Amino acid sequence: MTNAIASVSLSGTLEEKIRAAAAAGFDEIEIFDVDFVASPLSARETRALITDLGLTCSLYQPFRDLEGMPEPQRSRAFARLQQKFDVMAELGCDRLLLCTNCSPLASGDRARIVADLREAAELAAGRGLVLGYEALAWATHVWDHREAWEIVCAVDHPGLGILLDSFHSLSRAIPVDSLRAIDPAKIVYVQLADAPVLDMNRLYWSRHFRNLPGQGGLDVEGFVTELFRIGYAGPLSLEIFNDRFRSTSAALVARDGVRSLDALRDAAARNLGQATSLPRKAEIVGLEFVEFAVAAEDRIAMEAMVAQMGFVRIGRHRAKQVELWRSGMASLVLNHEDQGFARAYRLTHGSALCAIGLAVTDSAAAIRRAEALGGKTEASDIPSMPAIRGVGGSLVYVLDAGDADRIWAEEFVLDPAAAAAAVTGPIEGFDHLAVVVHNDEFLSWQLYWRALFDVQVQEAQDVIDPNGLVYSQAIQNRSGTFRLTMNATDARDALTSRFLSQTFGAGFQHIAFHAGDLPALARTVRANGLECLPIPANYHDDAVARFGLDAAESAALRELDILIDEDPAGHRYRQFYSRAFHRSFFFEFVERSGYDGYGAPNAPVRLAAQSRYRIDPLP
Ligand SMILES: O=C(O)c1ccc(O)c(O)c1
Ligand SMILES: [Mg+2]
Repeated sequence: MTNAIASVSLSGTLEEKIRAAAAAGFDEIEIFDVDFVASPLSARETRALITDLGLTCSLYQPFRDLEGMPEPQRSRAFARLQQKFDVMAELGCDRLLLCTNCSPLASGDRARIVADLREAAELAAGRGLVLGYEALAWATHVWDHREAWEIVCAVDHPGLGILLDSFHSLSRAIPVDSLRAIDPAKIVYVQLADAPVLDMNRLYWSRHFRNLPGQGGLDVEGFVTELFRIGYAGPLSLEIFNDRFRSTSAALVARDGVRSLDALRDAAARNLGQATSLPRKAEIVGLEFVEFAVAAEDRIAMEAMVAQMGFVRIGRHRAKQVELWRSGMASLVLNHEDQGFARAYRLTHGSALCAIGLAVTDSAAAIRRAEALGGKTEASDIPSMPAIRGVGGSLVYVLDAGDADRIWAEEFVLDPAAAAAAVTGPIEGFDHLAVVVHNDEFLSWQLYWRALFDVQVQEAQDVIDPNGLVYSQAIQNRSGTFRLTMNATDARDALTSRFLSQTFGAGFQHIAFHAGDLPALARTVRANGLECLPIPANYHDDAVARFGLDAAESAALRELDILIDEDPAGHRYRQFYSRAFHRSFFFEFVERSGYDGYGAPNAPVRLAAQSRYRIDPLP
């Protein structure tokens, strides 16, 4: 059982790719032909570098357009093959990936294909090498691993086996149980890639959009489960052609690659009831609290804002400048400490949401899993809560469900009258969190949530900001008691990117609270003086017609700047927003009944409203 990565998956020179793979802890590397051909390192020097770093070179790839060619291309292909065998001998690599022929000149005649592959297998075996025949999803004739397997069986030579690649099989929607027909001893190698589910030309999809298992929508877990079922115990190798990976940090992609493979092995083993060394994915029961690092100069304004929302201070930390505020089930920790984590966070980001507290079913196991999958754990300002590093250096505290009250009582001096009043506060609880990340880290943070926690993703949405397109991905637990939207953009001037630059890095941009009667909540917080985001009349004129609103409801939405959405089953979502605190984070208030989304059709209206408050830099 070894973890491998193809050099094509990482940015940089061949040497940088090899170093990044070794540093991340891979056992093996596949050398991509073009990476080697373009490298100034000889095969011997490359081999020395690989072995010095504790890696092995497990595959050379790809070799193209061999079988079924007419002359003179056929002879040329066999000459090329011999030259690659020479390179492999010097590299110390004994497996060559031979992909199925994509040339328009290729013959589909099965007997010709089998004869050519037998000749190539004989040559390979003569040099102690083996060929792995990989069906490319866009090949001229052989684009299905089932057909590649038939051909490998027909060739029946120790110098040829099958090479499986999850992308080619899953992009062709070939049932994963077809892998059960394959003899694991004849599997030369396994390459894995996930991808977003897109309807496009397969070659383009494959060369630009592949991503790590756990970052896309293909059933890579089912694919590996079937391989384990038939007893395959060889290398699993990441072969990720991705435009972003080519330009982002090789160290980040390599580290995520190890996390992705380890989580995938764990999931596949669990599916078969096999032993696995990782604790299971942490089950999130709900969002227990969020913590703000508040600068001294922002303290009065911050306390005023949370009080306007109906929060009451229910406790003060026994030893620290930390307060606990609550409304309904939503707890806010306001951290004013001038040392420790929250201070460091606000020095970098300004007053900001610096941590979230998740109630999980087994916090100790959650921490062990995070550590085993490369997560960093941290000491927090609240001593009895262990924490995992999250976006922008924020913390994700994990605590056992039902344990929060004990921790609050131990560490805080609580005010029982205030706590009793908070129970009936106008905000009833948390609905969701919205986080903004750098576009280059969007997939990385998605993998973080999906590998460490038992969560699902919704289909990604494109959201229109007046200054650019924003990608938004919802991540939530099965019961909907934990919900997060992750947002990123390449547009330099969209609100999302302005948030990133103004707050120096990724972070939580807004919190949504829920209430059972949104107009009542809106009236309360307005009466308390909370400034809300104005929504234009054009929006409400459209909404009245779109949703067939009666006069009373229409008047309430207009008066209270409420936005509305409805799912196909008629479940409604209503939402309104606060103005931003010091041009940074803001609050959303929602009411949902059976509706599972986040009001995506309204997001352009909200972003346009927010952008009217932007202050343009001086010319
Ligand atoms: O896109 C390609 O050509 C290509 C090459 C080698 C592979 O292993 C593969 O899966 C795709
Ligand atoms: Mg491949």
